[in-house]
Amino acid sequence: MTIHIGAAPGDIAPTVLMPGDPLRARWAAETFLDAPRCVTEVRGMLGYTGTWRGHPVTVQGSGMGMPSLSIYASELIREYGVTTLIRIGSCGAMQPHVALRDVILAMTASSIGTPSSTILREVNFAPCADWGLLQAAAAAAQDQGVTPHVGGIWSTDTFYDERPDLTDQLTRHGTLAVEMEAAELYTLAARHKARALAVLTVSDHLQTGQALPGDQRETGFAAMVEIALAAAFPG
Ligand SMILES: O=P(O)(O)O[C@H]1O[C@H](CO)[C@@H](O)[C@H]1O
Ligand SMILES: O=c1cc[nH]c(=O)[nH]1
Repeated sequence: MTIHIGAAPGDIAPTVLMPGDPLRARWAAETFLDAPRCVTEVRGMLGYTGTWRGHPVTVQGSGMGMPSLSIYASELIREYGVTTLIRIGSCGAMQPHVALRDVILAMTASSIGTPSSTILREVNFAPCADWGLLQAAAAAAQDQGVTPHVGGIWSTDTFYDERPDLTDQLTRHGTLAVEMEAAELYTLAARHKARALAVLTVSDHLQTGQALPGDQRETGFAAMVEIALAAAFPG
């Protein structure tokens, strides 16, 4: 057990899928894993462990935002020996060619700062996905008939944005979508020699104002879960 995760040692798999939403964690585990069991519910941040095609997998909610993700990812890596972390998140599209429900594989994640900025200090670190996972996810998506968008995303601390000028500049520079965790996940993975990737589904469109209802953000994103699992265990 750690401060924020109640699982016993050995109850967390080396491969973890991380949605922000703990109820999406429960849905993903119950839908895609064999013999899923709840291994932690500290603070209601649900975690489940089961198997996928014989491989042990944990699905652990991360909460919203980089400080929350940082707590769960740090404890998973440092205390439970997790080596592969794949975020399965929702995001807001920032480009006209990206549509609602499209899947995005985040190659890099820009930010103003992450919790790790305090140690990186003046360095503008470039958080990037693990190449093996990214390549496997792109192949898995194609196998499933999904054409993913692959490129840079924006990890922000503010869902309710008061700086439209920032969004404009990031959009102008090709940023595909906005979410709130990937930059810190990639930075922590780099520091601890783990592998990380963010597989995202578009739930909102910043340009059209379209938005999916809450229940679909919880249970409507099957393609990204299947892509994440296939990327973790290719072949
Ligand atoms: O759907 P999740 O994984 O929570 O991700 C996105 O949704 C939340 C905001 O609604 C933020 O956590 C953002 O990153
Ligand atoms: O962080 C997020 C997640 C979904 N949609 C957004 O606009 N922002």
